[in-house]
This record gives sequence, C-alpha cells and structure tokens, in this order.
Amino acid sequence: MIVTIDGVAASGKSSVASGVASALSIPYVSSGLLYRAATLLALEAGTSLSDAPALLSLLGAAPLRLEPLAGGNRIYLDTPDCPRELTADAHTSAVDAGVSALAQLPQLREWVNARLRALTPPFVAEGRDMGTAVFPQARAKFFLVASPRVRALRRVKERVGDVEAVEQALIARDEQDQLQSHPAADAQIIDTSDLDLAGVIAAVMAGLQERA
Ligand SMILES: Nc1ncnc2c1ncn2[C@@H]1O[C@H](COP(=O)(O)OP(=O)(O)OP(=O)(O)O)[C@@H](O)[C@H]1O
Ligand SMILES: Nc1ccn([C@@H]2O[C@H](COP(=O)(O)O)[C@@H](O)[C@H]2O)c(=O)n1
Repeated sequence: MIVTIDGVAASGKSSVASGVASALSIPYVSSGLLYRAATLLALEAGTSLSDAPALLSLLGAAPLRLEPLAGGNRIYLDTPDCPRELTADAHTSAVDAGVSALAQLPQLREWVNARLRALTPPFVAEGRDMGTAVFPQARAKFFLVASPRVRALRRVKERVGDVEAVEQALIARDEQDQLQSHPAADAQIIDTSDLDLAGVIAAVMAGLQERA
C-alpha cells in the first residue's frame, strides 16, 4: 500500500505524513529531503544548481542514505572517513532559496524518483508530485493547502524569521514549484488553514477509511 500526501511549501506535509505513518505503523518518505540534500551538497561544493551533469556527477560520488523513519526522515552522507547527518543543514533558508532551481531539472527529478520507486511498500510518501508523477497507482492521495500567511506563521514558530519575509519566500517557492505541484485528479484536497495538526491527520485517516 502507498499513501501520498502532496502539497505546497510548509503546508504540513511532513508533520501530517509522520502522524499518518505512525497511526498506520508504516514508514513515511520525504521526497523533499532528497531534493534538499542534493541542494545542500551542491551549495557546499560550489556546483551550479542548474548544471545537471555536474550535479549528477557530484551525487554519484555521494553515499547518501535516507532513513524513512515514521518519527521523521533523516538523511546521512556515509563518507567512510567522515560520516555526517545532513537533515538539519538541509532545512535552512539557504537551501530553501536554491532547491527549486535544482528541482526544475528533469535529470534530478529522475534521480529522486528512481530512489523513491526502489523503496518497498507500504509507506506514506510526501512531496509535490507523489500522487501524480511518482506513485500514480497509490491507494489514497491527499493534497494539502493553506493560506500563505498561515503557513508563514507556522514556519516562524519553528525557524526564527520575519513573518512577512517568510510569507513572501513561501509564495516565491510555490511559484517556482508550480509545475510539479498539482493535485492528482483522484486526490482529496485538504485546506489545513483552520485545522490543527491532529485535525488534519484525522481528516486523512477518515479519507483512508472511506477508501478501505
Ligand atoms: N495543521 C497544522 N496546524 C498547526 N501547525 C501545523 C499544522 N501542520 C503543520 N504544522 C506545523 O507547521 C510547520 C511546518 O510543517 P511541515 O514541516 O510538516 O510542513 P511541510 O509542508 O513539510 O514543509 P516543507 O514544504 O518546507 O517541507 C511545522 O512546525 C509543523 O509542526
Ligand atoms: N516531490 C517533490 C518534493 C520536493 N520538491 C522540491 O524540493 C523542495 C523542498 O521540498 P519540501 O517538501 O522539503 O519543502 C520544494 O520546494 C521543491 O522545489 C519537488 O520538486 N518535488
């Protein structure tokens, strides 16, 4: 079984996917973390975020390992002499600012999608295009939306920042991501603006029951 939870930036995908995965006692997979890790490594190496061959060469030499833990995905660079966890460094404003450029490259999308499709179900997969491009066969599909202001207010609770600036950055990232951020025709769209986290998880669980 595969459940997909897609949505716009900071709509609650990871938190909801984690809660749903825990309720189902299955892992969840954060596709965004793979894009973020690739972006982080590129930024650190000084590799252009629009140079697909250079990026694939960099990633080909990087022993990345994604741990799809229900409590929160973590990603590691298993360099023999210097293993390193990348999760926290992948969630910075610098990576936020660059990731969409890398994610626009078809070769990088295929690099991510191949890793996702190699996973063995059951799992919850969260991102932008899990229910459309990556797992169209998924048993249940959800797409989260929320107003930019609500998303910005949530984001500044976890990462210090100016709400106005964060809101504008989220709107900009939505714009850059729009090509891959459309709900599948059979996805249930959930506006999380006026729901707390438990309420969104309950709505997804109810949606799963309806599809049982
Ligand atoms: N319905 C909700 N009510 C209140 N807070 C929420 C809700 N959903 C998520 N949050 C909180 O908002 C913040 C962003 O959520 P989360 O990281 O899950 O979003 P995301 O869509 O995965 O973000 P990104 O696209 O940047 O990866 C987190 O602190 C999370 O706990
Ligand atoms: N399926 C996906 C997932 C992510 N992206 C790109 O990665 C960025 C970070 O994703 P988060 O879910 O961690 O915010 C996102 O802004 C997209 O640029 C994607 O293209 N497809």
